[in-house]
Amino acid sequence: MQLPAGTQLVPLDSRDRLEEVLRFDAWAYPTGVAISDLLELAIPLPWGRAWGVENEAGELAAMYAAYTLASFPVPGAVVPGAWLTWVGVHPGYRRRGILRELIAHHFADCLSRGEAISGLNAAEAGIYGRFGYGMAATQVSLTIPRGASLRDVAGSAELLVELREWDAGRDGAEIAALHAGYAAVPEGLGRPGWVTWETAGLRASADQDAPALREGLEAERLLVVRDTAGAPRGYARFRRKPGWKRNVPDGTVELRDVVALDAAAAHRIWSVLLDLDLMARVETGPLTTDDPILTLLVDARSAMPVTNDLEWVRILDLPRALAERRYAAPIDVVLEVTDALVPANAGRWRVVAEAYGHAEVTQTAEEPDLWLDIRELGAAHLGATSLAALAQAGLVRGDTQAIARAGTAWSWPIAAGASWVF
Ligand SMILES: CC(=O)SCCNC(=O)CCNC(=O)[C@H](O)C(C)(C)COP(=O)(O)OP(=O)(O)OC[C@H]1O[C@@H](n2cnc3c(N)ncnc32)[C@H](O)[C@@H]1OP(=O)(O)O
Repeated sequence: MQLPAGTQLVPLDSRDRLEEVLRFDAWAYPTGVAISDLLELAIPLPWGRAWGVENEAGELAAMYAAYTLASFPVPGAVVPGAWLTWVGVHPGYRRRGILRELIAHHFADCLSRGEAISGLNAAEAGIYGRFGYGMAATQVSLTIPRGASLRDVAGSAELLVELREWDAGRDGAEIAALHAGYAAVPEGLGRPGWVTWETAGLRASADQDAPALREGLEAERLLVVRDTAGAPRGYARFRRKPGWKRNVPDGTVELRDVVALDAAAAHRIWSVLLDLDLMARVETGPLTTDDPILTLLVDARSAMPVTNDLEWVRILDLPRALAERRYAAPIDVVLEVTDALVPANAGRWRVVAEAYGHAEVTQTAEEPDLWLDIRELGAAHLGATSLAALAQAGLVRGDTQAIARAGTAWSWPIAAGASWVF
């Protein structure tokens, strides 16, 4: 497949094209925010790693970009990787193979930069599986009633609480450090998929509380909990949406993100969030499926959990990606892998790893134990999608013993996830 006649791929390497990009982007992602307001925002587009498809008149027909991540957390390690983003095709050019071409370009670009994996958040869940991306992390969203009972946690009451209006200049660095630190919690295990605001553009975007994006709500509020020595142990960022029903307060706390370095901090943060005056509920952004609030709640059902796909992973350099991560059990297994888009990954690979230790991946002619596509390896890569579950759907084949051994090894005790979509 090729780009449609009359179009060509060009680098987007200058901020001078920002207005044009935003006008194009508003075709791919309809928005009620005026372009003049969008131009005032901190836009995290990585110029130099953004690409456009221009038509004969030099207008954008499509674009994509990739964030260069130096610290992409995978099980037991932090590795370089790419994050595919800003993918859009103008409605006048859709379904003519442009996305397929952009994906091929992205894969080649990643491999030339030595990135073994590419991740993404999918605008629609049906798009990326065909390109070998596997659904690697699930998110859960909650609507928790005010006053919901929490199980006790020792030490929670001793923590100090600060509540104030968000001020990026004053709070940004401390909150970014807490957020980044959470990728390594619990110590020795870490949180696969917990991508941080590691580029200046991502940090500026995470910091901003632009009135144009508030949708009529109040300015962002910050809750920080500290130990008695003043060290921060966690934070939450939120806005309150006022509401009344027949004279009864019916406000909603819209939670942007929450990070707690330990159980006491989590308990204290949630105790405050669930007891704000005039509020009837807390609505969360994406939480990991093992977020402590799910266990702290005495009645988790009352929080009406809704799950969805969050992170998709594409393995681009199989031997490197599988050797860079750690495994939760010793394993010695031969995989027969198919990969329609990156032929170098196809074939038989022997994976030998110690539990939580060194892993080696070599090409082999031995008889395979498991048969699967690169998409399923991507799905299992963060330790959250079970190879055994994929086998039950017929997507991984092999005898039950081999599936059980590999399923355990590829899993991880801490659920993969992130606090944001980008
Ligand atoms: C990581 C991110 O940035 S996610 C954001 C993705 N962008 C958006 O959702 C914005 C609105 N949509 C668009 O811009 C476009 O419709 C895109 C990017 C989703 C698709 O672009 P197109 O150029 O139309 O895709 P293209 O013609 O290359 O199609 C490739 C394949 O994907 C399939 N496909 C495309 N869009 C979708 C979709 N929304 N759902 C399911 N399948 C899709 C096509 O049917 C085609 O399948 P096939 O090759 O198996 O026959």
